[in-house]
Amino acid sequence: MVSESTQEFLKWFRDSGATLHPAVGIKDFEGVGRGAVALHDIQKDTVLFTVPRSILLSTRTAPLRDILGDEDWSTLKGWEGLILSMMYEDSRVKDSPWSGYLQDLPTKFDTLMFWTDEELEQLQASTVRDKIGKAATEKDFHERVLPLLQRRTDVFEPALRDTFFTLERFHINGSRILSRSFHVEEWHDEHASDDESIPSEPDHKPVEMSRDPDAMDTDEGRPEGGEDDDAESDTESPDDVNMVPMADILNARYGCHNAKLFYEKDHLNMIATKDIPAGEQIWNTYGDPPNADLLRQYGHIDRIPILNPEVGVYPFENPADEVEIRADLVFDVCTPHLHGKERTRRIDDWLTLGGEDTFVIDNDDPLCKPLLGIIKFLGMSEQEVDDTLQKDKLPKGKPTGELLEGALQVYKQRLNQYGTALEADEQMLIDLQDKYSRLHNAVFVRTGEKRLLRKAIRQAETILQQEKAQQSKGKRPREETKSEKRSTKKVKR
Ligand SMILES: C[S@@+](CC[C@H](N)C(=O)[O-])C[C@H]1O[C@@H](n2cnc3c(N)ncnc32)[C@H](O)[C@@H]1O
Repeated sequence: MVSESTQEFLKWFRDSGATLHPAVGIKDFEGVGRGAVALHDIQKDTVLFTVPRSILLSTRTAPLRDILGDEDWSTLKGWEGLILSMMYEDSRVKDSPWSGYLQDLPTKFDTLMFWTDEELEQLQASTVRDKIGKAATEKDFHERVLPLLQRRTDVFEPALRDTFFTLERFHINGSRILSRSFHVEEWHDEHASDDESIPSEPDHKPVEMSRDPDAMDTDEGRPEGGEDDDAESDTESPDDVNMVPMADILNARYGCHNAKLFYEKDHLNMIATKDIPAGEQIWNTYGDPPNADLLRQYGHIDRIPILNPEVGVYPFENPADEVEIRADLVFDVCTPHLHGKERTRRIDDWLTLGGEDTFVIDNDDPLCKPLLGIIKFLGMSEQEVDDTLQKDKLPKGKPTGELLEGALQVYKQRLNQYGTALEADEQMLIDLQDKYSRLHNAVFVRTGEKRLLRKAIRQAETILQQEKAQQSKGKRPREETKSEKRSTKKVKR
């Protein structure tokens, strides 16, 4: 049985011309909130529900842009237009065409934006703490949004200000967008088929979601981290960010998705991408991000049973986890002799070559080949650096010998940045009663990151020991194995 507000939403949804397949139910799942469930066996390719484009909520469909006029609208950046549109529609209560939808959206979130400093401390050295962007978001609110709210009293009624136009409501609507929006483009005629009412396979355009890691990565209206306005220029148009009623009721879990949203000229279809047995949850995908990003963006983590634990005793993981290492740490560990101008010049040279300032360890590439590249670069003489700059090619490093020794020191120093031991964290995860609490989720995030570092350390130590054994037998150092070569992966950031 779902809540009264969800029942009201379902009525609104049907009355708006949407359709819902009789085999699709909505129910509450422990620790996950509402989600969709198969009431009967559902076959692959079944249209689970259809959402008319007219009920999407975006800056294209909401009236606020026209009401404010170009001059005031153009002062808003990133998601601010959509956030304000949602605040405005919220303030219209029953007069809003989206009232049946908005009244059922959450107002409480466990995303990192809403965590206290004490709770954030539990993430220890996870770099996700630098990506929340709360201070920058609040600065934007005070400098750009609040003056508009105060100036346009004809639109934003002063009597409603303390209820609907507060910083808190700004955060709430920002988080609604962050955790629930989809990227939906306008329909272009070249997509049209002869008979648009019968969608055919080639006309199904997968709807890219704003949850996609490559799409606009924003915290409540501004680029990630909140520092760089230019970052918006190479991301999606804020007008393509859409709230899609019903589609946003679907939960997601690593590797489980069995439904996907497609668009047509006048409507969007959620379609089963697999057979779904009765009783099973209908899962969308959020792009299978690492737990740190899930927590930042959605407020939950993925806990997937580990079949063959390589490290640790707590039998769950998120296979998509990552741990980031900042180039600063690599410089500190590998070039302690470089100071002042010399250090700055070497950093500039690295960046000129297009080198990354952050390195990512994940399960595909625990040793992180790009990290070996920078360590090789840091070991170069001035002349070698000049030659490399001339060739304009990033150096590549093999996971052997001195380079790997250097990397091993970096992995160890990175692990030291976390305050507690992996074993203690795993025991804490076992002992904690509430497996959905913020504390549990924070400890799980730092555990996943430490496990990756431990994995890198073990791999590096094994290789170095083998090399030493071979050398002591008088053999040449071992070559990279094929699987190590295959594990090379592009740096993601
Ligand atoms: C798009 S909404 C899905 C609907 C949501 N459960 C609701 O009750 O409205 C995304 C939110 O659902 C929750 N969620 C989705 N997948 C989850 C999962 N695997 N585990 C826990 N919570 C999940 C998170 O709170 C997330 O921010």
